[in-house]
Order: sequence, then structure tokens, then C-alpha cells
Amino acid sequence: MSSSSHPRVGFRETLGIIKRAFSISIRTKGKASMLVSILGFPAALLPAAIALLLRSFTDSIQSLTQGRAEIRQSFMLLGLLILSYLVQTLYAQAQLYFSERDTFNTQRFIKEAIIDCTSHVEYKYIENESDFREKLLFSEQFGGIRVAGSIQQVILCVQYLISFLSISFILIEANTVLFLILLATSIPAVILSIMQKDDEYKSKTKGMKDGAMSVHLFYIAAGANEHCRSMGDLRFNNIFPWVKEKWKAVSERYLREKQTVTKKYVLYNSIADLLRNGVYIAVMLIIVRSIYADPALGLGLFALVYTAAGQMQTITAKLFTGAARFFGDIPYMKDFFDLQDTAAEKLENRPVTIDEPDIVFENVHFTYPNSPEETLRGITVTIRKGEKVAIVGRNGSGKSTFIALLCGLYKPDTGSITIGGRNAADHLRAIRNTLSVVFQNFGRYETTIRENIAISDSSRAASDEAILSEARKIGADRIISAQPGGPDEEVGRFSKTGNNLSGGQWQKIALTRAMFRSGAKIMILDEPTSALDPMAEAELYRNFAEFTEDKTTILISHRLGITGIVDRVLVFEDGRIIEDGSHAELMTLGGVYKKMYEVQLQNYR
Ligand SMILES: Nc1ncnc2c1ncn2[C@@H]1O[C@H](COP(=O)(O)OP(=O)(O)OP(=O)(O)O)[C@@H](O)[C@H]1O
Repeated sequence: MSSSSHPRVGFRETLGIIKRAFSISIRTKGKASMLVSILGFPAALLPAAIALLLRSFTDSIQSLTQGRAEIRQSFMLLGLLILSYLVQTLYAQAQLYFSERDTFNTQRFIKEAIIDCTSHVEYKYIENESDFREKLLFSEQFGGIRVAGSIQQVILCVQYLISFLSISFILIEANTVLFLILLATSIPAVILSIMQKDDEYKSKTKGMKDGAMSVHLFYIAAGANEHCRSMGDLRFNNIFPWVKEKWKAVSERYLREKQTVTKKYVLYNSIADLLRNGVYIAVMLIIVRSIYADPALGLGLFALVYTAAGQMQTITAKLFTGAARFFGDIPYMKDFFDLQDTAAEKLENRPVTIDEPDIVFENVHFTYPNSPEETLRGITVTIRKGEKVAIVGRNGSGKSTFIALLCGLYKPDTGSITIGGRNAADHLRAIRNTLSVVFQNFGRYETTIRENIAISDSSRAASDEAILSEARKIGADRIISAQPGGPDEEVGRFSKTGNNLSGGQWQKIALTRAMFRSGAKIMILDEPTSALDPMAEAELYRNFAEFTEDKTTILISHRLGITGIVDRVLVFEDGRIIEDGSHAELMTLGGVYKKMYEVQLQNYR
């Protein structure tokens, strides 16, 4: 993936990128749109035809005034001219209509490609890989559009080429020297356009991080997406001015970088335009002089050169800038494909069933990508089938990291993790089928309560009874029955009635969702009571056995009340397990756990 410097893409790689882009682009473009584009090839001859018709029409009018021609011929030519203009206009409208449809398809393709990428890539890219999210945004804004539009860009270039050749032919016939002058004076504009594309890419990639940061800060300030939850924080801690200032500073820096290129090329392009217009006027003067010297050339020649020279300048610019744009787009396309090629998780096709899900960590060391220090420093532990284990420890001691490795989100640097004798890294699908997890940052889905719960297991019928029997175990049934629509009540910010749940209610729904997964034999709960009130927490503890059934259960909690009802407590410190035993054993041991427990007890008293 390219970053701030302009990547040099080799010839073979360029061909590969073009081939890939075309195949996507053809799929993105609908059949009707493709037909319209192909009709553009004959339509590309219209500018030349119009120039020729104009010449004949002007000549016929001139002859008419001199009494040398019939009026019928002039009418016929006028009719043909009107028809040509009509076809040209209709074609332009059809192109506009289909280009809107293409834009919609393109947007859909890009968004799908990004979703596929984020759902398949190795998890480390999502959380840790530097710039990954910025690159996603960059590709969404620039790369995808170029990939999806690549075939259209080439079709346009071929159309311009047809127009260019036909107009050139007419002009050479009329006056070769004038043609050469027109062609030569188009060259500066072409060179400028190639340079501009190159500079634009450099400036855009250089500003990629600022661009992403500016969107991020704006979303925070505007309360978009999940940021709506921190609006209170923003207001009461007076954070709005800070976010606004930061957003302004970053977006101004981003804009300044972009404007440097724009300013430079506005100046250059104005000079190139002045040159082109000067030459155009000179060409017209030359042709007027020739007709004045030799009236037999006819006024039609003036009409022809007037039209064709203008067309020639426009089409030459379009042709060469179009071609320059296509080749200038290759680095953007490469970035898009690099993203699509980011290493994906390796999921087995036929996951085995894990019957005896003993969990074994053997001397596991782990360092987060780009982190200078190890987070887990030699974890060795066995959790037997059906055991209920609580993990406790200070903030940052490695508890969630332990869970992330157990879930196969990361691979250990050294050591091994097995579940039911299967290596976690090689059996991701089997392990995911075996686990049911409630993460600290659980999802809140904008749909009905029923779907929020049943989404975790499509193989299970989402009947009222199935939903309620799981919900009952942690008291979520009361949330459901309090809704006007029962389980079919839509919840969330976007729901019809704006009926949103509280943080604790959402947490209960997330817990019910985890229980709804029928095949899961291991349940992992990361801070499952963080948003629950004391009564709800006590209810969960009371129903713990029913709630977790015979499933192996691993539970992270800072509230040590839970440790009394589990079989075993693991105490983490600085990436190691420093104490391991039942609540009673650890209290007798008199170590870190006892200290933590007593501090908490004292606070309650
Ligand atoms: N995605 C990440 N990339 C880099 N470092 C990380 C990442 N996640 C956590 N860390 C670091 O790893 C260490 C352990 O974090 P972890 O989240 O496992 O701790 P924890 O015990 O669960 O903490 P808490 O009780 O606060 O939830 C911390 O120092 C943290 O900064």
C-alpha cells in the first residue's frame, strides 16, 4: 500500500491492475449503460459531421444569394444539421442518465468491497495496523471510484480518439498548416494535465491521515454514529470548543495541502488557455485572409474551420487529459486492490465439532503489532470443560488480551492455545462455533428486540418462547414485556418511535443474544455487569448457574462479588497469572487477590 510517496507501478503490474479494474468495472456498469457507451462510438463522429454540414449549408446559402442554387438543397442541409444537433443532445442526455445509475452502482460496489474487506481481514489490521482505517477511507473516496469507472474512462478516450481523428482529417483537408499549429499549441495543456495528476496523487496521499482525522473529529462534534453517546460529555466538560478547534486546524491543514496544488495549476492552466485562445483567433484571421484573397474558397470554409478548430482544441485536451487521467489513476486503483488483498483470516471450510472444550494456554507470549512491549508474558493455564472461572486484575494487566487470543482474534508470538485439543489459530471457525462472547463493546443493532437476540443463531427458531426463556435467565424478559410491541418492538436511535434502550437494558439484550447461541459450549463475558444496577447484578449472580448452564464460563470482572460464585479465580498482573485458585484458597493465600477484595469490601462498608 502506498502512503505518502508516489509508488512506481511497473509495466506488468500496471497491466494486472488494468485487467482487474476492467473486470470489476464491466460488472458494475449495467448492460443498458454499456450499450449507451458503445453507441457513443458512432456518436463520436457527430462533431466532424456537423462541421462538414455547416460548411455545405453556408456554401449553399451563399450560392442561393447569388442565385446559383435551389432552396430545396439548403433546406435539406438545414434539416440534416438540426437532426445532427438533436441526436447529439439526446445522446448527451442518455449519457447523463446512465452515468447517474453508474454512480449509484459504483457507490454500492465500493461500500460492499470495504465491508468485505473489514469482515475478512486478519483482526490485527482492524485494531492495530497503522493507517488501515485511513486507507479504508481513502479507498472509499478515491480508489474505488477509479476502479469502477475504469472501463468508462477507456470508452470515453476511444470516443475522443474517434472524434479527434475525424476532425483532424477534415482540418488537414482544409489546411494542413493550420492543423499542425492547432495540434502543437495543445501540447502544453496536455503536459500540464499529466503533471497535475501526479501532484494531486502525492498531495492526496500525503493528506490521507489529516483527511481521515478531519472526518473523525467532525463526526464527534456532530454526534454522528456511535458518537451521539458522548454528546453529554462534550457539553458538560466543555469539550465542544476543543473538538471544533482541533477539527478546524486539521481540516485547514488538509485544505491548504490541496490548495497548494490547485493554486499552482490554476495559474498554469490559465496560461495554457490564453495560448490556446490566442492561437484560435490567429487561425480564424488566417482563414478569413485566405477567403478574402480567394473568394472561390467560399464562406463555408470559414464555418468549417470555425467549428472544427474549436472542436479540435476541446477534443485534443479531452483525449490527452483523459488518457493521462487513466494512467494517473493507476496508483489509486493499486491502493484499492492492495486493500482488497490485505491478508484475510484463514477459515477452515469444514469446521470440526469440538466436544470436550478444555482450554489450554501453554507458555503464551504476545505482543500487539507496533507495540514495543509484550502484553502477555508466558501464560500457562488449563480451564477444564464446565469450569466457571473469573479473571480479575488491575487495568491494563492483560485480561481482555487473553480473551482476544482465546477467540482467535490474535495469534500468539510463541506458545500455543488449544481448545479441545485443536489449535486455536488453525480452527478459527470451529472455535467461533464453540464460543459465545459478550465483549465490553457489545453491539446495539437498529432493529426489533427479537432480531437483536436471534441474530446470533440463524439455525434456531426465534419464537416468542425461545426468546423469552433465554431472556428470563437474566431478567431481560421484563424489558421485553414492557415494550408496546413486545419482542417485535423496534429499538434504537432510528426506530420508528425513537424508542431507545438504556445502557443496562442493552447489556441485558447482549447477554441474552449470547445465550441464544445454541451450539456454544464456552461462554465468555467481558465485564458483563458494567452497566447493570446492583439489583440486576445480584439477579445475574443468583441465576448464574441457570444462565451459564453446563457451559465453561470465563468472566472478566472488576466487581469481586462475582468471585464467590465461580469455581476458580485467575489474577492477572502485568501480562502474567500471578494467583490461581478458588475465592477461599486465594483469601487464605493472602496475596494480591485478598488485598483487592478487602479494599473493595471496605469501600462498600
Ligand atoms: N489493540 C491494542 N493495541 C496495542 N496495545 C493494546 C491494545 N489493546 C490493549 N493494549 C495494551 O495491552 C495492555 C493490556 O490491555 P488489556 O485490554 O488486555 O487490559 P485489561 O486487563 O483488559 O484492562 P481493563 O481492566 O482496563 O479492561 C494495555 O497496556 C493496553 O495498553
